[in-house]
Amino acid sequence: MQFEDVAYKINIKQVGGFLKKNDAESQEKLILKGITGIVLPSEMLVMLGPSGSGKTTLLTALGGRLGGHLAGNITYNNKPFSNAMKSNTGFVAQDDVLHPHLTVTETLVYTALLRLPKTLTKEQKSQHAEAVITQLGLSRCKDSIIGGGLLKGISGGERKRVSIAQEMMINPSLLFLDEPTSGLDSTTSQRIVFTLWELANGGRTIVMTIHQPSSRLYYMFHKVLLLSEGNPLYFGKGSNALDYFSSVGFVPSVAMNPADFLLDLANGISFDDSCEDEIAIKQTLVCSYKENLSESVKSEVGSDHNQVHDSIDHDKKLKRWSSTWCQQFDVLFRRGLKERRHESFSVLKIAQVLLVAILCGLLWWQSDTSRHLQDQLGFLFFYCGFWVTYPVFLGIFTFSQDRAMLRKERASGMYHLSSYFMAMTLGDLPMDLVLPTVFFIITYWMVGLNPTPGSFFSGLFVLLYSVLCSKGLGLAIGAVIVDIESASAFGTVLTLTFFLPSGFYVQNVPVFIRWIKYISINQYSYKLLLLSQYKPGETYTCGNNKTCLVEHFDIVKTVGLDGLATYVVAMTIMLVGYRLIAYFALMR
Ligand SMILES: Nc1ncnc2c1ncn2[C@@H]1O[C@H](COP(=O)(O)OP(=O)(O)OP(=O)(O)O)[C@@H](O)[C@H]1O
Repeated sequence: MQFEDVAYKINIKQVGGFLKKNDAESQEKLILKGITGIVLPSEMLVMLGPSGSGKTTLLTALGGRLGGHLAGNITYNNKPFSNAMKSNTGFVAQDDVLHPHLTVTETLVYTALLRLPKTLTKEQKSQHAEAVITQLGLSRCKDSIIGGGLLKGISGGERKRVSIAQEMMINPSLLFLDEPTSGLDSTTSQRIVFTLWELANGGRTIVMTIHQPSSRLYYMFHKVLLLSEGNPLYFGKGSNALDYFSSVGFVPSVAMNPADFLLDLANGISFDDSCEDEIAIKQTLVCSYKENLSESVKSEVGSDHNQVHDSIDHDKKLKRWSSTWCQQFDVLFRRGLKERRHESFSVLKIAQVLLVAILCGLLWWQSDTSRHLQDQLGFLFFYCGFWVTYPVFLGIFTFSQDRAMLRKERASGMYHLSSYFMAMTLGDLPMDLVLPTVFFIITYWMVGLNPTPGSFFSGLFVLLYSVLCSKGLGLAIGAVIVDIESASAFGTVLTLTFFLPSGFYVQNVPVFIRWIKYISINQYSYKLLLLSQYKPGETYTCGNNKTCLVEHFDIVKTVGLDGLATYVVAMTIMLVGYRLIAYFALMR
């Protein structure tokens, strides 16, 4: 891999003072200022530099995962990065994004099933996962769950090794790692770097960032790139770095870890007696690089342009997807069920739904249409409110948990977005449908609603349909609004607004605002529930012992009954439409 004059800038918005006219001014910030280098198979390149020097940005750019204003030339075996290359490149991000409820083996077997070529059988893929578990020393914890947050699982070092193992699964010729040792003790760090060193010796190219390697680690790196505020200060063999800096006048005063010395220099700290300030020292080092190293690095890159290296996978024809859509769907569906089984039927969720069902049953105990019609109308109103609001919030939170995983796996080209979306939608169905069904059965008999099978099943159908519709709305909100707090606030406002046109609050709705009823899932499901319980054309006793038709219930009169077909069509459009919005929002 070669990279020449890589520069990257971003536009940052500067928020101005309280009374300024132009509150938001856009300003350009240069993050990478022309970085050049080359790394060959069997080499391990490490990027060193203080926090904020641009290591992660450069690594992301080299790994083909950085959008925006990227200038310069990055080639892999003389070819630019392509989508097909994703399946031959491993990228281990700084944060480990893993499913907390899966075991180490499950995690890696699912990765193998998704990432290994379709020419291998399931058994061969599982065996490959087992081999990687052994290779990365994870055998001891292979049956333990990953854990995370309050859920106790494997240790931080083991988690990092699982992340590396996921990328190792595809036997990548090029492996990028962002801070693979951060937060780990020195022995574990050493073990991880040693594993990477072995991988490099096996013919792979390893590129990584690291914060503060010990001297033992430092001497394992074949090449070092030192960065300071986006500028290169050194590129070359790690063992030559001290000689280079002493040749430009910077010598460590005491014997010290070379990595510490380089980091001090990148921070503008030198150990000689000169009284230069930090900015001046950094400036001197940047100029020294340009004068002494820049040309030789560029010529090294140039001389390599026409050579195509025989990486271990050179003969492998790169394919965009390693498995078919159906295989991806199958694996994602089974993985989703396993990962979500804990949250789907959690004791808290079941208990709260049962509690509300029993409370409703007691409050509306055996209300009949001859004496308590108004009460029943109120109950149906509550029904819709509860089973519209609850699924909306379940939907909003779905992507807050999955988004990081989706981003990571999609960046590696593991599956189609459509196979994920379908697997997630179908995998969630049991929870989406079972709890409202249980709620409906309990309350239906306790409240004493219309006992005919037709009324029961049509009522249940309406309830489940509106639950699916509301879940779709929640998914759309959660996918469009990334910030979970803003998404929840928006969901609250929207579901409360849905209550307005349901006929309970205002009966004399002006004509020009009557359209609002068409956006409210509540009013659709409410009308359909009414139709499932009371037959149009039949008389019922409502307020002040008057008898009236369903069409004349106060609550219905205000917005009118449009007929069954209208409601079913409208809800179907919402059910599909909201999911399409969510799907396209996730594509961004
Ligand atoms: N989207 C962004 N908006 C604003 N600043 C950004 C953005 N991306 C990167 N930066 C800035 O670019 C600089 C380099 O960031 P980068 O994450 O590459 O540094 P780093 O060397 O990896 O730091 P660390 O070691 O702390 O991870 C930082 O000053 C950071 O604040």
